[in-house]
Amino acid sequence: MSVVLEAVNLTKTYQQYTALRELSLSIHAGEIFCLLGQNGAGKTTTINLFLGFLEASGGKALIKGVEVTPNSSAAKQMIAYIPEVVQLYGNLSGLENLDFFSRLAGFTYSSVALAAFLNKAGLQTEAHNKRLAAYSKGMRQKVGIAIALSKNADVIFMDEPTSGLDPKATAEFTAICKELAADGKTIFMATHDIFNAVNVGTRIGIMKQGSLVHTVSTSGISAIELQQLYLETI
Ligand SMILES: Nc1ncnc2c1ncn2[C@@H]1O[C@H](COP(=O)(O)OP(=O)(O)OP(=O)(O)O)[C@@H](O)[C@H]1O
Repeated sequence: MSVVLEAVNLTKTYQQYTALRELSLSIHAGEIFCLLGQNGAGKTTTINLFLGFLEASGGKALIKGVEVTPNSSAAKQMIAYIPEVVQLYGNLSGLENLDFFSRLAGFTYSSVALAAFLNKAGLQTEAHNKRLAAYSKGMRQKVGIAIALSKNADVIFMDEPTSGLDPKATAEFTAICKELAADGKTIFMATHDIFNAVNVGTRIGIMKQGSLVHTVSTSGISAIELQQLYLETI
């Protein structure tokens, strides 16, 4: 399988402080990589470097072999980002938000095609034309996923995607992520949710103080074992 995301000695420093220290990592198409670590471990910094929101102090981040820099539109076209709280227009419907944001990214779709993206992201048809202000966090997240799909992003970055989701919404989210990965999308998420990480992830990384200390496959580890490893690491 092809490498989609790569970090090579990726480093971010703020004056004397090292937020990310020489991260080297390769992630393949169809993987769901979950990054765990305490507050301040460097998870968001890693995502922000891949997104080109931050400039690396050393090393590089690559998307499908294209180096990410704050000005690299070629790399940015291949990725989408779903923040912890998806920022959408409350007075527009899910369908209208999707139409607006996909146009902003340069894509124009028919309403049938827009509805298909929302369905693929798991948003029930009866919600498509309701105002966003009435959506739950899980529903907003589904619009975020639909936007990522409409942009034809190969890689979807997510920050704390299950925080604040109830168990049913978390289960729906997990199922959607697995479907996207089966379609060849690559997902990279920062999370504190060890149990969901084992459930949804193909591989887990554990960070401590800016360093990636462990990467483990979820096929050989239970949630209890991962929790044990996490607690021993941090
Ligand atoms: N602009 C900045 N200037 C100085 N230090 C910063 C800056 N941005 C982040 N940091 C520091 O870098 C470290 C890593 O932060 P980061 O947000 O990546 O952690 P995190 O693992 O995502 O934490 P959380 O789980 O709380 O989201 C933290 O100690 C943070 O205070």
